[in-house]
Amino acid sequence: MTVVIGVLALQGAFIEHVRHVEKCIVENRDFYEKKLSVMTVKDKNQLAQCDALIIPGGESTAMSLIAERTGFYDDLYAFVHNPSKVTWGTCAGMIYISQQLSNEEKLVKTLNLLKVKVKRNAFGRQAQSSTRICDFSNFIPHCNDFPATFIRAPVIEEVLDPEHVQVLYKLDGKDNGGQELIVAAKQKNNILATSFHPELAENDIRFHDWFIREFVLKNYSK
Ligand SMILES: NC(=O)CC[C@H](N)C(=O)O
Repeated sequence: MTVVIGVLALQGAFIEHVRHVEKCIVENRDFYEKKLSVMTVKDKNQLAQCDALIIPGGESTAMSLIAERTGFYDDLYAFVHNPSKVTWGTCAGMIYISQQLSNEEKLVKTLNLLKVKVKRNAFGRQAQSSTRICDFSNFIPHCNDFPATFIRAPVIEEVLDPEHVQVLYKLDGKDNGGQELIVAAKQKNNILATSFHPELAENDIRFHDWFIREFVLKNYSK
């Protein structure tokens, strides 16, 4: 049996995710306990072949609009709410899976999955894009220097269900409303969200490798 990772390809930075997963498969396949493959997902037939789904960065308003107009929203909703499936949202993808938006909420019909409140474009105009070296070693073994790229990034301002949502990483400081700057979180063992873009870390597949091991393969072997 092959475990299939889909990358939602309605809009945004999906190719980079596909390439990172491909690189993990090529370089680490001997260490994975199952055979893996990756595919882009544009419709419900493709989604039906997947065990996990990565929702990329891009523009959450556009993603939401395309999913609604093409009638794909309900299938996506059913997939991500299925506890045996794995979902990872990056940047716009994180916005798209979240339960509440604290700003511009009328513009995005989210998948209402991740029990957090998210603020879009949280870093404002001046700091629309930056790469920060982050120490993720408290959740990814030995990964203390990961280049995390933030592009007009959202943050999680508030965890709405602390029993099921675990904060993985937050930036120092508070936003101008005094809220925390949470940029990575997981919900149960099958949902991951990051404000930044690990798929833009050139030749660095540590984040994707961890996602495959901790989320995709662990959920599959259950
Ligand atoms: N890089 C990104 O995905 C940016 C997200 C975008 N600002 C949005 O609101 O959807």
